[in-house]
Amino acid sequence: MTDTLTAPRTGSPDQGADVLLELQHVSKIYGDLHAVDDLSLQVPRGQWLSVVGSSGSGKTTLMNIIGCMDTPTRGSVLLDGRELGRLNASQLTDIRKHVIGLVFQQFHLIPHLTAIENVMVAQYYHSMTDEKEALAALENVGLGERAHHLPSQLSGGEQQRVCIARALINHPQLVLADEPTGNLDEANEQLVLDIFARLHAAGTTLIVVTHDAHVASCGQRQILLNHGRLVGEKHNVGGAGRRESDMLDFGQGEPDTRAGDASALRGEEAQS
Ligand SMILES: Nc1ncnc2c1ncn2[C@@H]1O[C@H](COP(=O)(O)OP(=O)(O)OP(=O)(O)O)[C@@H](O)[C@H]1O
Repeated sequence: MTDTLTAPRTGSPDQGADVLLELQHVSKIYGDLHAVDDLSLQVPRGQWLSVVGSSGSGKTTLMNIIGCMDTPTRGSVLLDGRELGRLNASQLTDIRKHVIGLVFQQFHLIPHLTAIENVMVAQYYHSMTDEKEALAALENVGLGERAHHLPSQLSGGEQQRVCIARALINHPQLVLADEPTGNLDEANEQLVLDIFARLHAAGTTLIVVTHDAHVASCGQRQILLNHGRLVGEKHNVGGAGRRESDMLDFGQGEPDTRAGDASALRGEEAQS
């Protein structure tokens, strides 16, 4: 595996400070249900942010809104200095193509295409295919030797790394990963975390939804959602990839402990 991941393209020079993403009082409402409830958040450029919360707390809904796959009922989202609600469909498509890279728990690879062809499909939607670049992307995630295998011939961990290569092919400034290690064993989880650590070191902003306390602790910052609200936050004192952490509780309400996520934010995991 090579040591470098391509640095993200920089944003426009006229944007304020170094905030890549800002949510202002965002809600997503279905009937009586507030899937996301008056959530405000700033994510500095280059931050590795973990999002935790029990099942149904609104994590995926939030990611879909940030990833321009869904729109909020109320509130505004500013990404790279642009307010998403003011953009038309083709501008939103451009943001999805050029600014964001998506990694899912379900790999969503096209089964009859090889690893390299799956990566080249992403290139095709972006601009034009380039086999050399696609191979380099696979080499970056340690899969150069498996480039011509079908997804069915790859392990779950290898398939996830193909997805990451595909997500990174356009050098996104922001990588959104929804349970990226949910289907992986510990060894493959670590490979994915190592890739994220290299991306982070190269300046990419990462937002990672996870139920796994270890994966969450690898980010620089963790936020806890409960019933769509941001109810807790902590910063990992040692920075991304380190486990020492310190809790900063905003005291906005008691976390829902159903899935055990609150214990992670109270720092009950091993503080090695
Ligand atoms: N299209 C929809 N219509 C109605 N309710 C929805 C819709 N999408 C999500 N919800 C509801 O919004 C809430 C938040 O869902 P979401 O998928 O964001 O939670 P989550 O935190 O990602 O859960 P999980 O960890 O189980 O994936 C849930 O109660 C869910 O049932």
